[in-house]
Amino acid sequence: MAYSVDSISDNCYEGTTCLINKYNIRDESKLAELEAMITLAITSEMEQVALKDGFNENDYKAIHRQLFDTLYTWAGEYRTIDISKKGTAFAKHDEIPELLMNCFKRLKAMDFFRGLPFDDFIDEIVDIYCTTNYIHPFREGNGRTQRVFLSQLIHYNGYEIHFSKIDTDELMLGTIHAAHGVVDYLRDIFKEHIKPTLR
Ligand SMILES: Nc1ncnc2c1ncn2[C@@H]1O[C@H](COP(=O)(O)OP(=O)(O)OP(=O)(O)O)[C@@H](O)[C@H]1O
Repeated sequence: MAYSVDSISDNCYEGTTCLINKYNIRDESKLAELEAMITLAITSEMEQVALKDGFNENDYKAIHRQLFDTLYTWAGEYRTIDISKKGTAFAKHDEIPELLMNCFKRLKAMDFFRGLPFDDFIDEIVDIYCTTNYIHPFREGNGRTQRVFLSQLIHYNGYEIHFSKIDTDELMLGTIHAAHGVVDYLRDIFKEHIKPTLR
């Protein structure tokens, strides 16, 4: 997904918004196609497993690395520029390490949401979704990393979610509303799509 960035040259081929990649593909739509093909298979596999015990920011970076290492040298590394998207400014790049560390410290302090009543669990999922989206740690691939992480966290708690079954536009709208302080749409989406895991 293309971003407005402070400098289009950052991580991109000169004079373009096409990210420098290991295949040296300079056509953005071809790169997006290959990216989608590579990440789709890995994503669906990764979404099946539960979060590892003691999960923290390094594990979050590892998800990104696993998804994008074939394509980008900076896979698993925090972005080094500030980015925004359609009226939403994400965290300043130099604040990312501390913000992400605090996010996962809180998750650990809450015992990874274990044992919460369903409605409270949903509220916490919405909250951590909004937080990780605001932090937006990577130059690209934040959504996919987030969806793997959330699937694993939900799985860890005895529930499941299939992001592939959620209408992409609806999720995007809910996400944008939430970024501007209205979380109701997003909460409804999660409430509808998070189900107990059938054993
Ligand atoms: N205007 C916006 N305000 C807040 N969040 C947004 C906005 N536009 C997109 N997002 C979030 O950013 C994510 C996209 O980030 P990014 O492009 O880094 O991830 P991706 O994995 O490459 O793309 P995608 O999530 O579309 O597969 C979206 O999934 C959505 O959650």
